[in-house]
Amino acid sequence: MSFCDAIWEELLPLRRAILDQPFLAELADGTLPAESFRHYMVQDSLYLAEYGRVLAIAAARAPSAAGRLEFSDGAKVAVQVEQALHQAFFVQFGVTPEMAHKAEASPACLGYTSYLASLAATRSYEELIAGILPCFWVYWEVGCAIKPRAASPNPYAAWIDTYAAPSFGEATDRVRALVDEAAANAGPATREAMARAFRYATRYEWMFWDSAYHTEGWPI
Ligand SMILES: Cc1ncc(C[n+]2csc(CCO)c2C)c(N)n1
Repeated sequence: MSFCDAIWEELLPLRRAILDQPFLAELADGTLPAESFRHYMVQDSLYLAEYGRVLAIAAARAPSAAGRLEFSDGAKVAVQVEQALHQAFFVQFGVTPEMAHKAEASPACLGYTSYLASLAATRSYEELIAGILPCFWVYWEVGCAIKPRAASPNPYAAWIDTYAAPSFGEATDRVRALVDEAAANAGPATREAMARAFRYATRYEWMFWDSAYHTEGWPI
């Protein structure tokens, strides 16, 4: 079994917990409170800016041309395409550029982006890309799970369509292949560190939606 298949199977309970989140169930049936979606969009803009930086570092460190191409392309997509999706939603949900600009990262957003930045700064390339992968793979799984049961019309249709798009599935497959290749050439200690990074990042994906659902801020 490949590294990615093994960790994906190990994390089945966590993935189920993600698919069962009220944020996603209500997003699918179109009843998610606008306030929760606004919180998500603003926080996700902050997330994307940092994630784009982390992908650019992965691109710089990738040993193969395939890795450099994939991660530099991902860095561009994170900044351009997903920000465009957010801009359209900002208009639809009445978020002004000033509101988005002034927002501080939530504990979940800051935890996730800081964790990825710490992998980029102080850990191996293998660990870094294992931490990068859940962002793709979890969203692809969620997009595919939600799309067939999404209400129509749905105010969140553009979001669902983005992550259920076949081209997004193909990008996920390519990143997964890079992680499997890195794992195949690594020793057991590095593979264990990769599994840990993948696990932490997947937990942060759960926390990100949970935090938006409860419009979480800082306790003090
Ligand atoms: C918290 C959070 N996690 C994952 C994604 C999805 N995503 C963001 S950037 C990127 C790769 C290149 O575009 C993908 C798949 C998101 N939007 N927000």
